[in-house]
Amino acid sequence: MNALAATSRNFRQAARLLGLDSKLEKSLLIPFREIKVECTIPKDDGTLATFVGFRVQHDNARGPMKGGIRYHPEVDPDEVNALAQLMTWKTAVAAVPYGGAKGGIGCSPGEMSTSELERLTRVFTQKIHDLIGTHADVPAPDMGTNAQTMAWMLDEYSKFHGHSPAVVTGKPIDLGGSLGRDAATGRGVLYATEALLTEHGKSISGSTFAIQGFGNVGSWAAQLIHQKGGKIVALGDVTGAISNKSGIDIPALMEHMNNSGSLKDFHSVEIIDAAELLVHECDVLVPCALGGVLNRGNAADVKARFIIEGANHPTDTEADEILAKKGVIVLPDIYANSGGVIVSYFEWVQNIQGFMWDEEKVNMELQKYMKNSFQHIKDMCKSQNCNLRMGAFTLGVNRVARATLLRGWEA
Ligand SMILES: NC(=O)C1=CN([C@@H]2O[C@H](COP(=O)(O)OP(=O)(O)OC[C@H]3O[C@@H](n4cnc5c(N)ncnc54)[C@H](OP(=O)(O)O)[C@@H]3O)[C@@H](O)[C@H]2O)C=CC1
Ligand SMILES: O=C(O)CCC(=O)C(=O)O
Repeated sequence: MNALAATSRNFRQAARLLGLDSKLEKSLLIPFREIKVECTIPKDDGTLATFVGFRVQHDNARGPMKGGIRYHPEVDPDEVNALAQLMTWKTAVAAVPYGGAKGGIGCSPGEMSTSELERLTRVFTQKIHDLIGTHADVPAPDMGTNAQTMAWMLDEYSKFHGHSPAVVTGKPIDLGGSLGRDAATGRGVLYATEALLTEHGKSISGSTFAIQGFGNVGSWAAQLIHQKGGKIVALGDVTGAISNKSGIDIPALMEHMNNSGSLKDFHSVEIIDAAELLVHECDVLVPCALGGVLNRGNAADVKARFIIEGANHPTDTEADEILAKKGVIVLPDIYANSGGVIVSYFEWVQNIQGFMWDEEKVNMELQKYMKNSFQHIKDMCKSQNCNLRMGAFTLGVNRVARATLLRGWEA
């Protein structure tokens, strides 16, 4: 079952639990708009290269559509569709006034030069500029994109519409980005993990962690968990995985990576098989890379007692069932990685107000939002007698359904 089928299945299950009308269920599932554009750019060697870009705008009942832009070779329309739908439920779970969207371009950013990436981003923005906007659809970074990508999008969009800082979030601070946004998804993962472990009488400082992905989400989650006394015993990226039973020295690893090192040549670690990372001995597994990495091939071998979904859709439907039978507790993506979009909301608010918050306020507000949504998910789990994924889905779907009904059905 691919990401779209799995996400839609979770949505339908939530809709049934909530007793939603079948017409409303159908309308909530179908995306508001799907955009597919051809992006041709000259490469540095003068030859032309053509890429396909997507933006799926899933729902706008609760506010402007919101979600990241992914640059990755495996980007395809079904995946973008699933990720856009997940954004609709995620923004509702977080109680930020947005709908959901997601975009992506099928490309290999690691093999492209900075100027090729800039040209591709500008062409993509030219193709979609009249369909995004501060009060319509607000992109942000995702896998393979970053603050620089958002700066190019902002600049290209502003050529058509005038200076519009709130059209994208996750921007560089010098262009109106928010303090704390770079770390926000990882920080949200930390707050979510604290909330779940406390619920089970445990703490970060007494727990061991394995983290897949050492990009924006994974590296911030690792640093913040390490700062709180958590022991990170294994981690990995696209190049491979490393482990150390006594805990990996994360600040030293960050310095090593910032000096163009790679995971595999870091000192005092053992190199492990990339596939072994997900079934490594640990208390908490935190996938922060691709979707579908936990599946029927490895779910039965997972040793962790808790899984915190830093990535979007890391656990497929079959794995969910196997893990539930094993008693593994999964904290779902639409809550666990919502720190990014929550601080994106703060960035958008600051841009509209023309006023900058200090980082302490950003982090304090983020913690408040994360605590509130955890409590609301638990309340839903209790009233619907369901697991955390269904608790989060019913919470999100119910809020979007209520907004849709309140706006009315008249054509
Ligand atoms: N950025 C954000 O604010 C948010 C991101 N997310 C989700 O979090 C996940 C990670 O995003 P983000 O951190 O931004 O992305 P980045 O591009 O910053 O980092 C991705 C990381 O995953 C690694 N990776 C890629 N492919 C593999 C693989 N096959 N096996 C193991 N590791 C791999 C990359 O390795 P390498 O660097 O070596 O290529 C890199 O370390 C995605 O699922 C994204 O949708 C969710 C909410 C918000
Ligand atoms: O910050 C945002 O607007 C969206 C981040 C994102 O793409 C996600 O939460 O998956």
